[in-house]
Amino acid sequence: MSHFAQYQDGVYADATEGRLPSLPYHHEQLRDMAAGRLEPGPFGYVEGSAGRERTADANADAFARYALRPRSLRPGAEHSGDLGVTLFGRRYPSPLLTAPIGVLEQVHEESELAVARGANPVGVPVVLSTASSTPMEEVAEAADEWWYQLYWPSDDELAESFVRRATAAGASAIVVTCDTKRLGWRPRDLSLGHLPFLRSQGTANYFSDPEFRSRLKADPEPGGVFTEAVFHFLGAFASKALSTENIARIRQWTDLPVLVKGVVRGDEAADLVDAGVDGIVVSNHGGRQIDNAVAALDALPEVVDAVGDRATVLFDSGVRSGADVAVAMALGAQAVLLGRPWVYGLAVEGAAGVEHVLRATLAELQITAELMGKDAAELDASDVTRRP
Ligand SMILES: Cc1cc2nc3c(=O)[nH]c(=O)nc-3n(C[C@H](O)[C@H](O)[C@H](O)COP(=O)(O)O)c2cc1C
Ligand SMILES: O=C(O)C(=O)c1ccccc1
Repeated sequence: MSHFAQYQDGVYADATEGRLPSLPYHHEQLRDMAAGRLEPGPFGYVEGSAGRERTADANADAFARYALRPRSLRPGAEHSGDLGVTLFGRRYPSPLLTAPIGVLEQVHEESELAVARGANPVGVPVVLSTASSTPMEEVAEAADEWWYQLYWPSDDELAESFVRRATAAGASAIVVTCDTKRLGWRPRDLSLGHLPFLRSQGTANYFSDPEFRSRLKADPEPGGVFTEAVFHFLGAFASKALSTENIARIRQWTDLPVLVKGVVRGDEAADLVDAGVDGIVVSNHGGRQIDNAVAALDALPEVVDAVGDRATVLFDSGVRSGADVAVAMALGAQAVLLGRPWVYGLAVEGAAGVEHVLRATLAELQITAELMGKDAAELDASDVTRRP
């Protein structure tokens, strides 16, 4: 086992010795605590989903419809519970990564730096959003291991600049999000008039980019409201012409593994793999883009089947616990991105809150794998069933 393997030891030692956690272990309790700390706008931004929020509900329901099938006496089970995985030829201590979350300055003043400081001690890589509140080069200094998530701008030279910057700054993979050509219909934000981008939030990578700046008459003003830079950002944010062929061009800019995030169909996954993509992140963006869309978990087996062993499949959307991670892995995910849960940890306690959520998720995953009689990477379709 790797030296991070005994995630549960620290949690139990703390409880035994009376060092009780200041944060709850249940997602819903932590969410409610965060709701008390954040202003309604930022809380609604994080918690909200598209339309009537049926996709987000479906993500949770999908987990409730699967059940784990422990095989307690499996031969060799006494050595089970290792969480290590190999992704793109690199060994990781666990299958957990932090999902890319934009505009974190509305959640905590230390934003991505706190995320990195919370993720490092538990060996969890950070997937950094293009819409981060800290320039990627500064996050690179703080994070032991990070991947870069690209929102493909309408300006290809800016896309190239972002990918080259991320590669130069030490990212280990590029994750192109394909489900956000524009933001979805988000009634909570619209009702509150909460549109952080108009106030320059989440623009650090853009405002610090030489290509982006070269398009402006005046230097961007941090925090500026409705400025030239803000309008340029809104226009540049996402390409409407993103296609499988366009994504393949990223190869000219980087040698890093390329993943595409936001895929929920086997046919689309197969096309992407044919075009040379190394990985697929099955995700519906936590239900934030289209109301009444397929639950990400229900799309996972189809994508795993379509991709076979030609690419790596990761998963997010609706993961709330270590047991959920185990279900996603049993259905074929090789790694899992955790989203909203750590954002609430960040809101309540900064880096320590992020660490609390990640450590608890990993501790539960480890205990679950051990009780299942397997290492996490060995979980397969025989380990889950549909609830009757
Ligand atoms: C507040 C918020 C901001 C997000 N920002 C991004 C982003 O910048 N880039 C991206 O690819 N996905 C973004 N996502 C989607 C997440 O990466 C992930 O797919 C989603 O949170 C998974 O759903 P869950 O948190 O309900 O598990 C965001 C999600 C939330 C909640
Ligand atoms: O809010 C989101 O879901 C999201 O993906 C996003 C998009 C642009 C900037 C910041 C976050």
